[in-house]
Amino acid sequence: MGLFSKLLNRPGSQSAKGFAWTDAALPQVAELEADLKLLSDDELGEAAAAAFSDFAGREAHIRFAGIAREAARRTLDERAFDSQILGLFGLLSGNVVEMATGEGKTLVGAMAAAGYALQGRTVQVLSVNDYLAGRDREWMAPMLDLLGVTSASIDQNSTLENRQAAYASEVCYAAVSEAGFDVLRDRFITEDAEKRIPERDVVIVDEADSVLIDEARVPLVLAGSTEIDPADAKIAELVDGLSKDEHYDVSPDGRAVSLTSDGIDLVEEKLGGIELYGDDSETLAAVNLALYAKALVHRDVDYLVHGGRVRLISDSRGRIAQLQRWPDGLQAAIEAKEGLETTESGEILDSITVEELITSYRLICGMTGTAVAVGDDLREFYDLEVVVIEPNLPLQRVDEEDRLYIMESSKEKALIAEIVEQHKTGRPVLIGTRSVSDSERLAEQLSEKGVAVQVLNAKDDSREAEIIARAGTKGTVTVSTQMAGRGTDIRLGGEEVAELGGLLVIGAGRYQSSRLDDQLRGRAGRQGDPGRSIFFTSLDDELMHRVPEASRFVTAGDDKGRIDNRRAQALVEHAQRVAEGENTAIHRDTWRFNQLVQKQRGLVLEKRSRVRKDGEGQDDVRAKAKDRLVEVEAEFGEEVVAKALTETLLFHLDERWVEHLAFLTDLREGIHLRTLARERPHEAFNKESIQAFASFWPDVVDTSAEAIEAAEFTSEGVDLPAHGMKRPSSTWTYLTTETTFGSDIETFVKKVQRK
Ligand SMILES: Nc1ncnc2c1ncn2[C@@H]1O[C@H](COP(=O)(O)OP(=O)(O)OP(=O)(O)O)[C@@H](O)[C@H]1O
Repeated sequence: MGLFSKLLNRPGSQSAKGFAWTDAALPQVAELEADLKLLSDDELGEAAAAAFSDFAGREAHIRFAGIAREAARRTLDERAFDSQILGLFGLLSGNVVEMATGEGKTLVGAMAAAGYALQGRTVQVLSVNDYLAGRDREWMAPMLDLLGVTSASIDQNSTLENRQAAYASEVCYAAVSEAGFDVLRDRFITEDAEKRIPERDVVIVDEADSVLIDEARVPLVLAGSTEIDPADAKIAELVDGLSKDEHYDVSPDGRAVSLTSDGIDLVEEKLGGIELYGDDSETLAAVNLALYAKALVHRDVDYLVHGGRVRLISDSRGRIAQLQRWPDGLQAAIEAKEGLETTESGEILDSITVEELITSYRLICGMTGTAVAVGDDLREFYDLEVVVIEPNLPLQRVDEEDRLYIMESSKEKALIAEIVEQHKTGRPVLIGTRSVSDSERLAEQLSEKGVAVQVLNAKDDSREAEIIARAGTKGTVTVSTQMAGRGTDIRLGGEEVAELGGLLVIGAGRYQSSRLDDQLRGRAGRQGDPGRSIFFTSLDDELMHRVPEASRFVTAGDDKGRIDNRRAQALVEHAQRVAEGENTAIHRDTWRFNQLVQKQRGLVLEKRSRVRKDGEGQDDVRAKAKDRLVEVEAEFGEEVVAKALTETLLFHLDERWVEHLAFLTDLREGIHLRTLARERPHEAFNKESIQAFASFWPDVVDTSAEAIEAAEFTSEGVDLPAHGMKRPSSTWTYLTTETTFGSDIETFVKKVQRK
């Protein structure tokens, strides 16, 4: 998004939804203040209730803003700044608001939640994790109470009753994943009393860019237990003994790996003279998965081993991704590589992507520190506009030009020299690294130079608050992996540190996305503090592999290997735009595939609800199993038979959906290969999936009728499990990382699973 569109979406502009009047409204909000101060708490609550019933449109918003500001002042000791009032208007008009780090987005979100609730709407505030959902709700509850708005939060450990009560309150705080899992669980209920989320009305998304764009494609999965074979330990051991270049090659972009002919010979020999590329495609797939796990998935970069388990590291957050796992076969291969026990695995009952979840709400809005760079994507995928809110106090941070080096080693040397130099003055320094292993290496090198460092990485985020609290004090050097997002407010250690220039943020390399860079820079210069940021890059950095033309500059360095050349520096940003463009293209692709799946799922869910509530499908089954049903009805009565029919139909409908979902996944993976030539993949996919879906309901009726014919009735109806209609013994939920890998890996996974 260029400067032009950036300007367009300043508050007061026409393009953001409903936003044309807000700047001018600020004095009017301020005018209310003196009178509102005179009200008792009860009277203020009454005024809040009346704001939207006695007033309308612009006037209602202005009154409400005044009341919310007063409520926050009384209960939280935070009188909302003008910038926060503008943020509130942005959210109440259904936009994504961009406000810098430390500008107080938590309060803005809570005021907006109250504003929607007082208009009779139900609100969910979605955060990126349980901790933030709980913290924010607890923090904001006194204000919401005073405004007469009920609120609650849920987390992983909430019971069914907790959840139902929480979603029934006017404002519910939850992690995105928990809300998604509850939507999935609600799809499989057999009684109304099990339903968790009554409706999805307004959603306020915190860290909107990472949720709506970076994590949009992550599928949340509800799985049911099945038995699976553990990954083959013998193959893992064999593959572990292979050497790079001799036995296998890794592609230059690091995304593919293949055996060399020596590698093939060795594997074939060790597996007792089999022919790897012969008929036994399962062994080949298992070898490929093990090789993938060995060569392309790196410990301390992509995952950690923690408490005897493989824990994925979130790409965009540099932290342990809670509840996240790889597709089953790969997860098992990595567990085998680390010599760990294979964890549970199962059949996917249903899944929902973060994007599907969010777009299922009637109204979406959100806040984040970095949205402008994905403004076009937000418009394309969510029909959302970005509103940029100027900081409460002007930004004082200075962002330096990148320092570009030829080689990784020259970059590292310069980076360390800079840190040592700055540290001598006592200025606090925060260094952001790309991976856990980078952060550990850098910390070690700095210790060798006599610089004491505190390290913050995914291995230990329990001490995060404590480490961050110190990061702005004199003489502190902090090395951290990407810590995008919330709860990381770095306060300067007083006047002395301000005089040293405030916090210095150093990026040890650019991220794939400029937003992640900006989030790191944003740690310095909060609320008008002084600060500075510098990024160090080298032509060796993975990001720079995307721009082959960068190799022209390998001879352009000075004696320290630094390339002081504008054109070369511009290539860094170019590489980032290439990476971001690839991401959008993948997003668009997934989006198109998901459209149809979503439609079919909608039809199935409607059908399911009619089967459950209106007895739909009973006549269809009766038509097929007439004699049998007449017979049992005479013996046990209509009611018993109707209940048995409903249960049987629901069972087969759910099972048929699991099957259809697996078919669609297979189809989607294969489609690119089959349509290389002429047909467009999406069209071919649509055609075939529509064909397959045509038999969905007839199949459900047929299998149900067969089951009814064969079933033994008692006065209780039919004992479904005793007749082979067993639902999974347990279900559990997780996130997968489908999109990190190409379709190859998914194909291997499938083959191994089928084994
Ligand atoms: N109106 C206000 N008056 C005084 N203090 C405020 C006000 N609004 C927010 N704060 C304080 O500013 C700090 C940052 O608030 P908050 O964590 O909500 O910021 P944020 O925008 O979410 O930042 P980040 O992007 O780092 O999460 C908190 O300590 C909060 O108490």
